[in-house]
Amino acid sequence: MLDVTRRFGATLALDGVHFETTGGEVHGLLGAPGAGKTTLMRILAGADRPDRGVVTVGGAVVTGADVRLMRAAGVALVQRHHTLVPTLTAGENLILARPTGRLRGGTRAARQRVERLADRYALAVRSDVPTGELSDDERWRLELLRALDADARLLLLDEPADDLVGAFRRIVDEGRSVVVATGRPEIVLAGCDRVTVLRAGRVALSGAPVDGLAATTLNGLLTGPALPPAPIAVPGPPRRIRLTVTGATLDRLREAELSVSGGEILGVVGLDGNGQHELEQLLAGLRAPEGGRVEVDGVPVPVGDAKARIAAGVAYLPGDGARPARWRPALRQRLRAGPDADARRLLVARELSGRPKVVVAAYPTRGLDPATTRAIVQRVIAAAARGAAVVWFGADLDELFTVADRVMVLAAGEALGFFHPPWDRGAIARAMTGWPS
Ligand SMILES: Nc1ncnc2c1ncn2[C@@H]1O[C@H](COP(=O)(O)OP(=O)(O)OP(=O)(O)O)[C@@H](O)[C@H]1O
Repeated sequence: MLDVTRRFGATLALDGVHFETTGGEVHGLLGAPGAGKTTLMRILAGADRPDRGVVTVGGAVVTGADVRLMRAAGVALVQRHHTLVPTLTAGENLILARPTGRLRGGTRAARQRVERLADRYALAVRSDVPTGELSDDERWRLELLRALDADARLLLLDEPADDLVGAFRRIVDEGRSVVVATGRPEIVLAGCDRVTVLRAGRVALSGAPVDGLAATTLNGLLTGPALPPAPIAVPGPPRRIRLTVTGATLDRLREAELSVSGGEILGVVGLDGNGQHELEQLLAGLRAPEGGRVEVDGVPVPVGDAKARIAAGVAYLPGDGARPARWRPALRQRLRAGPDADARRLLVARELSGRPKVVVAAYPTRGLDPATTRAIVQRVIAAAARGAAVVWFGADLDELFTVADRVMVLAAGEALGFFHPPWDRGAIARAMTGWPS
């Protein structure tokens, strides 16, 4: 996860948190009570959504996905408050948790499956009694066995019992990953490869190898002095305004004013014919403004010359329909073939290859399959992380809410307001139709 913030009323549970884990490792997430561990895990598992920031799994953006989708993506959250049905046995509970709700061979096969899994991971669970009769620790083990049975690849264990530590290594040796949220340094030292320490919603230590760390160091990090405020941006160059549009007028667009900082993604949305086409043309240097200015790092965007536009650091990612001039013949040929995913990937790769200062993404995923869409979203986010100011024209509000830091609504050629997370879909829709909020 990148730059994730989650607020509950006055409490900032997570504040600009970066966290990453890779296959085959046990990653400790250490923090005192209230540090934000559970909130982080719930966001990773799709049980909660961040106010700001991005979550990716295997390179795909999954921010705000739901628990079912995340489970299908192989992410399982295993928590202390149990979800077992107490009147059913371990095997019957195992069947219930399967995506299909079935197991060939029924209850007997399920019981054997529990016993085999219990053996394999050395997590003993009685399989012949209702789970209501199991001890707390046994229930914990069974919750974990159920996630393993469902073939979870990333297991998020929230405050696991001590005797689970021995199973971590067996699980990651199968290529899975385990994240262990705990308040106890000794669990981290006994069973984790790397550790991230959270303190009051901020990262106090990020992904450090556990080898060589002492309990006193971890204790110090848990309770140390207050941390400096979290950076407000994704990592990379500090934010400064790169794109400014001042009093720009063209056809239906009237005296547009906006500025976008490096590292920021501004979403632009509006009903057709409300000025966004003109704004796109101005930003991409396809037409000159009738009045006002469009500048990148203080220099006007060159007009009518794609080479000069690229040299000025402006990348342009049009959706299907709009096509910039001067494509290499082979690429032009492929684009003519219609909304071709490979051609669009090539276009995006070419435009973003030169570390642009500004990215103008105009419906760049329109008509594309989900995999290509994700790849393009990823590349644009990465360009922002490297310091580009991005303007993303979109028609799909959910997509905008995933990629954008801010959303500007255009109605009747005027900017009718800027919106920030948490997104108010109703207010944005009202602004799009020109109604007062
Ligand atoms: N749904 C919620 N509503 C209001 N406040 C919340 C909510 N969830 C978490 N918080 C607050 O956010 C902060 C972080 O909580 P979180 O549960 O993530 O911490 P934690 O590190 O898991 O702590 P613990 O070990 O006590 O579970 C706490 O101050 C908590 O009170």
